[in-house]
Amino acid sequence: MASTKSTLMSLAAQIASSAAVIQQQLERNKLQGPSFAADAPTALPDDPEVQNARMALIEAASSLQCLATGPEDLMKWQAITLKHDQFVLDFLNQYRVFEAVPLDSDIPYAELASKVGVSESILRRVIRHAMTQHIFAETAPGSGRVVHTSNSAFVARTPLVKSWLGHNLEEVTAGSVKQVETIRTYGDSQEPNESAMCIALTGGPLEEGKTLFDFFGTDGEGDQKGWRMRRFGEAMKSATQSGAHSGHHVHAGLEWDALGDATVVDIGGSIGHVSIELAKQHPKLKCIVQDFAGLEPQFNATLPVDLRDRVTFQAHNFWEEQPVKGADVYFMKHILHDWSDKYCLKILRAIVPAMKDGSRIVVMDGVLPPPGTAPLPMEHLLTALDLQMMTALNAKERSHEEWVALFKEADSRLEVKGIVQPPGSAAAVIEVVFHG
Ligand SMILES: C[S@@+](CC[C@H](N)C(=O)[O-])C[C@H]1O[C@@H](n2cnc3c(N)ncnc32)[C@H](O)[C@@H]1O
Repeated sequence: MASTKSTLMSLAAQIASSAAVIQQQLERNKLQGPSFAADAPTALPDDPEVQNARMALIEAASSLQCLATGPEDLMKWQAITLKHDQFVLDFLNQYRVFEAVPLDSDIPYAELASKVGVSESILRRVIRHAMTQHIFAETAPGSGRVVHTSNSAFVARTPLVKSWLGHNLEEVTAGSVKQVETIRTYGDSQEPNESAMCIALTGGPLEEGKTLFDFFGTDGEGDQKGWRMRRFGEAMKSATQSGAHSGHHVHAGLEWDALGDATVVDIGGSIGHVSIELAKQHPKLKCIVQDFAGLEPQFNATLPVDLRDRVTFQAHNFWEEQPVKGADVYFMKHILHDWSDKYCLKILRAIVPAMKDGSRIVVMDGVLPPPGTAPLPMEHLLTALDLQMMTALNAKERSHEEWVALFKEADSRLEVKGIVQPPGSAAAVIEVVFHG
């Protein structure tokens, strides 16, 4: 763990020992190691030993970079580079440059520029900056020909990631730019209609009672109406496909098979990606995905035929009383972190009347560890998510104590039975039992 006592040499030694642990595991399992080549693996194996070494390595490497850069350059350089790093990624995404570069050959700048419809001069300048972050490379420096790296190839091969980039770099970034001004005007507001993103995207606070999700569902004309909601659905699906937010961590968070022939209500389940994952792995579960009606066509389009009798969609607004009575599990993944306490209490109290003795509320969300106790890269991700919730909805991530207090305040019959942090997952699984 890096500390104020860390030195260039102690961090370099940590990097070497962590890299050795990873390398040995890769060799033992005859796996290819990471590289910048376009066909390199996109992630290290899930193995806990590898993941722990990976976290230690990233922490030491970023701390070393910080020390070697030094405070004077670090603070000034960051002020210059951060915003342009974002612009470049946004540009490459919006101009479809990732897809326009062939995966198996290089392409001259001039041809690429005409393919994506931008001037060659702008494209060269953008890619030159991107290359400093290993996003694209030149076949040989100065050759005038562009080739994929592992990072750019990942986006080209994973179309849903484009929605994740689009949502974050177009919508959340617009909110970030307004965040300081919003805090100055609204202070520590708990109201989702006064969030920085609402203000940035709609020109002012939304009407009382409306949220960003209402705007996402209604923005656009004709066939385009609701495009932001559909893109958000794809962004969430992309976030849960792999990595720290992967949907597969849900399996390690609860003894799902021990529930037997159970009904799971996936509240705010979007287009059903997590329920589909659950139903595939646990053949006795029946899942009902609840979300806005506008997401049902996307749900139907992605639902595997063999799951049609076990995974269904129900339009439901979670501010209203839960219509599925006596279910075994009311599941919410990345729902409660979208809302301040006042609104979480409303969501939870709309579920309680439907619960039977022994029913569970199962929440999959971040649990903020005490400061300085998680690996730095994970802490960085969690604190960024916390600020993302502030920007989007004046909401927040919660600590263990805050979660326990929230359920207790919602209803004294709700008892937090366990909080499990699956290895490699940014989100924990919180099991809450109802004693009716
Ligand atoms: C952060 S996403 C989480 C999606 C999914 N559970 C996941 O983890 O991938 C929040 C979800 O809440 C849904 N939502 C927001 N307001 C809602 C409401 N009033 N009633 C039902 N669903 C709502 C959104 O449409 C969106 O799918």
